[in-house]
Amino acid sequence: MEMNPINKQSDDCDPDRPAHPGVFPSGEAGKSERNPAERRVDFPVSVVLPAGGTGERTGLQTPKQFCSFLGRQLISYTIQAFERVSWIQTIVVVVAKENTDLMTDIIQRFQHRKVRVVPGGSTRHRSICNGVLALGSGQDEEGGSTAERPKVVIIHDAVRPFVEEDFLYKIAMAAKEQGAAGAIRPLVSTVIATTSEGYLDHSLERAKYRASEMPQGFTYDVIHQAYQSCTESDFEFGTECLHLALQYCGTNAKLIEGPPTLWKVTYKRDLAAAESIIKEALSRTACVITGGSAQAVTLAEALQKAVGALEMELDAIPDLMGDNARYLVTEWNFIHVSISGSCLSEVEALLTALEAANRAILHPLVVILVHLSTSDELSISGRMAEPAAITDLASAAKLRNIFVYGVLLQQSKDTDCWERSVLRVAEITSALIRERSSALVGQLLQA
Ligand SMILES: Nc1ccn([C@@H]2O[C@H](COP(=O)(O)OP(=O)(O)OP(=O)(O)O)[C@@H](O)[C@H]2O)c(=O)n1
Ligand SMILES: O=C(CO)[C@H](O)[C@H](O)COP(=O)(O)O
Repeated sequence: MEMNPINKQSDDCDPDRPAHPGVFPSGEAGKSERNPAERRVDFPVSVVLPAGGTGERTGLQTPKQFCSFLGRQLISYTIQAFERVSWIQTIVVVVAKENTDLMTDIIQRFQHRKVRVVPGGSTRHRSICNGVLALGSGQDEEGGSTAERPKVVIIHDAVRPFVEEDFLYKIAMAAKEQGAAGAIRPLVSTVIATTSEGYLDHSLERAKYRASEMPQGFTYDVIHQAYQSCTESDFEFGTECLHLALQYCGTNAKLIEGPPTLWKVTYKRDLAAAESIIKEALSRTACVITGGSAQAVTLAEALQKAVGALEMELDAIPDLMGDNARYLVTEWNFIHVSISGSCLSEVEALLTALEAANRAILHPLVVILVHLSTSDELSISGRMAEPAAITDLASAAKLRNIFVYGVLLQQSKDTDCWERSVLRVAEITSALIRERSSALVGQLLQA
């Protein structure tokens, strides 16, 4: 059953869609190896994401692919990783029938493109087979043609959200050449065979073996033939698509060592690890808006030195006019510096601009108001715009998925004291950006 029409337009071409580079904006393990312009894929490639499991090993009620991180389900992060690849045509997501409505909601809410939803099967192989067959039919519910049959099909578990374009490219090219290709990783433990009584039978020589991971790629003909030929026992107990290609098509897959981030969310602790990676990726950059005042610029420079140790890239700009408007459309968090007596209108303008740029669709966006108090002002209300006004502003922004926090900083003539305060601001702002806590929205913290 097709739930969502294919949108052939790449999001790269859509002016209404914000630039969302995925959770690894510049490559998890450093910069991308290959310039995207050099990645020419001149054959149709589509993807099957099996997401029809129950996630029994997590021990949770919710299947792991529907567990949320920063308000967004894991499956959406995985879809995003494929959606941003311009040479991928169609993403077939295979889900259990009872989760079809939930999946459709996720697609709509996070504005996913190129996605079709197909019903799952009772085992992973059955689910993948359904996805492959749906790609072959290329028909919508009225029987109209929706896409050309792909030359290469990439299969990737929906619960491995951190796959990058460079690696997908390698798999797609090798699959086209060899008929099948798959990711491997070194084994972390030795594999042993046990006797039926629970004793050691023999152990395998670890250096000779590899763990099979995902993604895997196949020519459509190979994977289609493999599923046409395989037995009920394969469907019921099999765990390896590459094996089906070998057994039923005589295709020896090309094996390519992948990065450690290809790991599969399997246990509850993997969900915590995934959340940590997502948060880390979203908190690498922040932009300090100084308004051009000399004191704010000095503070921004001091913060730039302080955050060096916190591994955050910090740019300082006077405002978001002209060329600086580019900060609105890419993955930046914002620190807005105001000096004694400033009002909130500039912050309101920033929030309006961020909303107009559609920046908070995929995850909460962080805006931190740092108020630099230069005189011996007495009360909090005298130090910055009324706290109640900030709370109201933050509550309204929260509804739009923008998290606003406040930090109060007292200027000091004592150099040591000033440096300590600036370091505290750097630590507080980087913690707020990383954690994106909804409980702290609207709070004024004292540096
Ligand atoms: N009938 C099934 C079973 C699994 N999968 C998918 O296959 C991927 C990898 O499988 P696995 O990690 O084993 O997921 P679950 O089967 O959900 O987990 P568990 O074995 O712990 O129940 C997951 O994205 C899962 O949703 C599927 O599409 N259909
Ligand atoms: O890495 C893989 C090899 O194709 C699969 O993801 C793995 O086999 C899934 O198996 P399981 O459902 O047992 O975790």
